[in-house]
Amino acid sequence: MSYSLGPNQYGKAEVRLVTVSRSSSVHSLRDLTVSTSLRGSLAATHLTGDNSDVVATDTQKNTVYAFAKDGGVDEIEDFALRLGRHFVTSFEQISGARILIDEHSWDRISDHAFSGGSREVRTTAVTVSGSDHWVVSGLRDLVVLKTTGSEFHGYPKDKYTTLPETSDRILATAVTARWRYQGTVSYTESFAAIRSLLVSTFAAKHSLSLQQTLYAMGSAVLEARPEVAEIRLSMPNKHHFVVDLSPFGLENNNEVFYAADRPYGLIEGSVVRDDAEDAGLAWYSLPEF
Ligand SMILES: O=c1[nH]c(=O)c2[nH]c(=O)[nH]c2[nH]1
Repeated sequence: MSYSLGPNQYGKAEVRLVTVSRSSSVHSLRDLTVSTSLRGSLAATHLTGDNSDVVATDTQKNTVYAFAKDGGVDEIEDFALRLGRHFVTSFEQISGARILIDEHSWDRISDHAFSGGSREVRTTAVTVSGSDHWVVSGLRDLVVLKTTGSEFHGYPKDKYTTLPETSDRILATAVTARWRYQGTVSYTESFAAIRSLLVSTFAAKHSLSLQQTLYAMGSAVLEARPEVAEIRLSMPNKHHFVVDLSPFGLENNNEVFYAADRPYGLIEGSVVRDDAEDAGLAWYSLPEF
């Protein structure tokens, strides 16, 4: 039998990092989950257990904490780039790094007290390869719902079809979006603008399918934001079924719903700028969506 070591990477997953900035009496809080992953000439440890090229995952974790203190965390994209470049430039055997950061939000109660924000998470995935880099940012669990302006009909019917057609239904989803940046970007400003476009397009677009809404949301981002080369959206259809109240002699005029948590439809798609800069490595180690 013949075989050899295939692609491999290693790092510290889910380093929980909380920073408090006390430079004024109004403290600011950042809550991040950082994952590092390194690639390079790492065959020896796999084949013989020779660790002379292995930057320990414990060292990677410590570097995350040290960089948070020394230089601070401002934009998560810049923090990720700083970490990625550090590993690639400081260690000859390391040729590539991927740094993933999730930012968890907190709402301010007072100068130095906070309450748990929504489940929504801001994300970035930075890939450094030699002197190249790619930044893929996004969000997860952006929950949106509209109570009208959504229809679904015209689909094929076979002997297994029971779904009634509707011209007025609740449309609800928890958006996961990832977009690839190109050029120079003001990350926080761009994130806020893209998030706002996603939300406002969801609300404004009269929907004949969640697929149509997804495409409208992605298109709105590409039309308004030249720094976005492509966007991928994953949107569960969080079904709200009209409850049959007739056994109780009651009419239900689209007012009482059963919010099913599973199964759910899962609608996924991307919108890609025709003249986008080459994606290169940007997506290659991300899941398809
Ligand atoms: O917007 C929708 N798209 C579908 O593909 C689908 N399928 C389904 O059962 N309901 C819906 N809704």
